[in-house]
Amino acid sequence: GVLFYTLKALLVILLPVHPLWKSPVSVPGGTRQSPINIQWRDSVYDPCLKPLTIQYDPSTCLHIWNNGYSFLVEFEDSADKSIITVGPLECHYRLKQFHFHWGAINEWGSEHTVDSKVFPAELHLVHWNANKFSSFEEAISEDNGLAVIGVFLKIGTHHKGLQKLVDALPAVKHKDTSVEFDVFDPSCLMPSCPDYWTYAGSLTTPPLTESVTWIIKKRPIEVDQDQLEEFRLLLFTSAGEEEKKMVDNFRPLQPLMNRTVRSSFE
Ligand SMILES: NS(=O)(=O)c1ccc(CCCCO)cc1
Ligand SMILES: [Zn+2]
Repeated sequence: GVLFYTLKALLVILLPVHPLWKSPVSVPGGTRQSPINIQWRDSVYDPCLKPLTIQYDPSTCLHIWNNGYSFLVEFEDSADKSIITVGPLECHYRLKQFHFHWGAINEWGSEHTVDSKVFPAELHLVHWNANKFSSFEEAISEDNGLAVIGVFLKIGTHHKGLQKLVDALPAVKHKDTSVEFDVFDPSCLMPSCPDYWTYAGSLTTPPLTESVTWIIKKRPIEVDQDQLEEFRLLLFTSAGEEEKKMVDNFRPLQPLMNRTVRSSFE
């Protein structure tokens, strides 16, 4: 009778494997997708937010590769050598890779925007929670699994640190090509200002999992026109295919929904 069905329903919901029990990373109709527009005046200053602690070991740099979406600089992450801690984070997160998103022209290219201002490009430094998980692949689909630092790029003076990267790009012109990259310190790509916004979001490319604590730096770094033009010479396509320039590899803005963006500054 009805008692039987009630008990059965109760059992199903209480089962630990019930889908509602999964961490909030399932995507279809996601509630915390990225990127978003950061409305400066709606962000809430949180005095508990400390400066981010960044400790990168340049010797953990492995290679650059073109994965057909962007070019990635990957790091050796089998030990706590290149990590970020503190800031909005409760754990330490290991650097796995960094990559960029950019436009075909300077009028667009970034994923996040600030008061609807778009930047020509955006750098993402991707870290995974090494306190809670044993690999990046595991952390991708877990709550608090990843922390990504976003840095805006604007056109201005030549960036010496970036140039080492730019000089290697012709070697990874085509999808699925890579080149060894022995020593590189990504902290040279950080703006000097410690100020950031932070919010709960997602990956901006598949699998779009809602596992990311975003840390968006308030101040951009400057690169010159020629350096950004070099990004635009990369290809989405593999060698031998009809060439498609790697440009406009950014995701459209996603709804803020029930989220607050916090700032580390007043
Ligand atoms: N643009 S992003 O920083 O959100 C980002 C970071 C990392 C991935 C990796 C997905 C790996 C699939 O095996 C995808 C997207
Ligand atoms: Zn990205």
